[in-house]
Amino acid sequence: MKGVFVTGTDTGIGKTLVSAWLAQHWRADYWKPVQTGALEDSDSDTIAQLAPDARIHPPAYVFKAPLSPHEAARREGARIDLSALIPPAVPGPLVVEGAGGVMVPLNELALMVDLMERLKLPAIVVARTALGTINHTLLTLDLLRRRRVPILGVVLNGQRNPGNRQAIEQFGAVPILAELQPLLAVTAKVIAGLPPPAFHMPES
Ligand SMILES: Nc1ncnc2c1ncn2[C@@H]1O[C@H](COP(=O)(O)OP(=O)(O)OP(=O)(O)O)[C@@H](O)[C@H]1O
Ligand SMILES: C[C@H](N)[C@H](N)CCCCCC(=O)O
Ligand SMILES: [Mg+2]
Repeated sequence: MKGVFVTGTDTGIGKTLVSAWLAQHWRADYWKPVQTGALEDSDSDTIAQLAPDARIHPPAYVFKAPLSPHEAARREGARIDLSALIPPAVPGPLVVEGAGGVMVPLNELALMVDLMERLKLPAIVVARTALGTINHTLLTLDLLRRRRVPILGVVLNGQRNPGNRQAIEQFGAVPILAELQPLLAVTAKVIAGLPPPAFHMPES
């Protein structure tokens, strides 16, 4: 399977935006295994709007409550089974998007990082640029390394912050794959107009 797993240091950090950018420019397939909340405007809907050339695969689980997957599932009398999270078989590159960050619980035993460990896709960590990001990013990277999840690099999302970029590169021993500035509008045209990723989808 050729693909990447887009995770981040938080929910609302820009994983879907980065996924749209990658999926559009790589003409990739997109899959969000577990979607909670935003049923009328889910991440897959957003990708369809922002990356018209992407092929979108339905989530394995969709829950109403805009909460952690383990709790959103529980409120519907359901439980996420990791073995049910099977990526779509696609010929080309696949962009997988997590939910929240790497330690988000999927059920009473498993975390998002357990799924990442199973899928073995190189991880892209989306991180803010503002104060606080060094800690959050290094914690995320540390867990991924402990679990032997391959790391492609970090995408910084926000106003440029050279000091935080340098600290994450140095202490995280990780490449900064891209720096995404605040966009005045988030549209398909803007996404298509962004410079293409200066890195390739790794062969897994
Ligand atoms: N660089 C940016 N410029 C402008 N808006 C942005 C930027 N990055 C993210 N946003 C906006 O911030 C909001 C959250 O981003 P996004 O949905 O990508 O987060 P997420 O990490 O995918 O969240 P979730 O954990 O719910 O999947 C969205 O409305 C998105 O359009
Ligand atoms: C609802 C939100 N947009 C995401 N789908 C799920 C975020 C889970 C975050 C859990 C947590 O870290 O507290
Ligand atoms: Mg998202």
